[in-house]
Amino acid sequence: MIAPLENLLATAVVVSLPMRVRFRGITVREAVLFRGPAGWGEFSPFVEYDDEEASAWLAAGIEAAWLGPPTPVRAAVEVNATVPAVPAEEVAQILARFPGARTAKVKVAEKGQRLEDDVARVAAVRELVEKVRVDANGGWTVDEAVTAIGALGDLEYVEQPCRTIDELARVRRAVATPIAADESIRKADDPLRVVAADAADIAVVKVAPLGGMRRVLALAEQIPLPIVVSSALDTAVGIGAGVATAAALPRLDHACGLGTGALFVDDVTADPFVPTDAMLSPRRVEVSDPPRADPARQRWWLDRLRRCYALVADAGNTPV
Ligand SMILES: O=C(O)CCC(=O)C1=CC=C[C@@H](O)[C@@H]1C(=O)O
Ligand SMILES: [Mg+2]
Repeated sequence: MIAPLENLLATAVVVSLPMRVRFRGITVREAVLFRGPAGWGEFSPFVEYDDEEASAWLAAGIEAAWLGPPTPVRAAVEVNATVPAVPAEEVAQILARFPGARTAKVKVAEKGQRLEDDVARVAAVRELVEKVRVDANGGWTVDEAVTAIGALGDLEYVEQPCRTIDELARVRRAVATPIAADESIRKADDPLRVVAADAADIAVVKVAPLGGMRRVLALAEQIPLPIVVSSALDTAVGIGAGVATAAALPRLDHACGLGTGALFVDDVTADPFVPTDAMLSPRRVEVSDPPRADPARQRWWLDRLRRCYALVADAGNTPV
């Protein structure tokens, strides 16, 4: 059984959210939101993803709208500040959007920048937030990673320093700083290979690319590593699914990357997720008067939704 396509399309809203600052090359975040019996769901694979990769995001949206959240085991989850690859002078302005954050994740290894830029940005963050982690999005070679980690000072962990699992394992053997895997889990045919290869100390998981809240909880059960639930730069609807998942994990030792709503100028609800003392609590999100995409982009997204729906339905392992 799968939620009928007509029901998805009948409530679908294509939104377009301007960002305060460029993040992973994006200045406007687009998404389709739809409503089911359990609430709102989000479909927002990044535009360059092919339909197969994008269809996991649709399964996640359908799960949210038709099944709703899993049962929480905690009332609130800590979130980190997220600092894009901005010049060091702009760090304070970004961190002002994350009042009370005790952990910051800083983007590093951005194309076109140098290690000095990363060192300066991380130093500027460290002056304002006590615990710092960095995310290289696979941008370093093994040697570059070892050099950079030596230059960046004390870090909670380094997320995806290199592209491959083998490279992650080599960096992990060469440095004392913990290594976190992100793309090596969410883009892998086998998310458990990271564990078999001893390539990471921490697993970063994202609800939409991994196909939903329950799939993330099932995966977390199989991964014997501390878990960090992170956003996929989702609207408040997707953030709601991330917070619900983090709140349902049996164990949660690290701040989660679910504060990215602060990077948007506007969100899709009158009541977006705004951390109190760096904590977010799971709750239902009601979409109200979201900024809409223009008609051409609406058509593009609804066509994509239809194609991905066919893939989800064919795969036969739908959440609903
Ligand atoms: O983890 C965070 O603090 C925020 C989320 C985040 O960094 C990301 C969200 C979406 C796309 C990714 O490039 C990026 C990541 O790589 O973790
Ligand atoms: Mg990452």
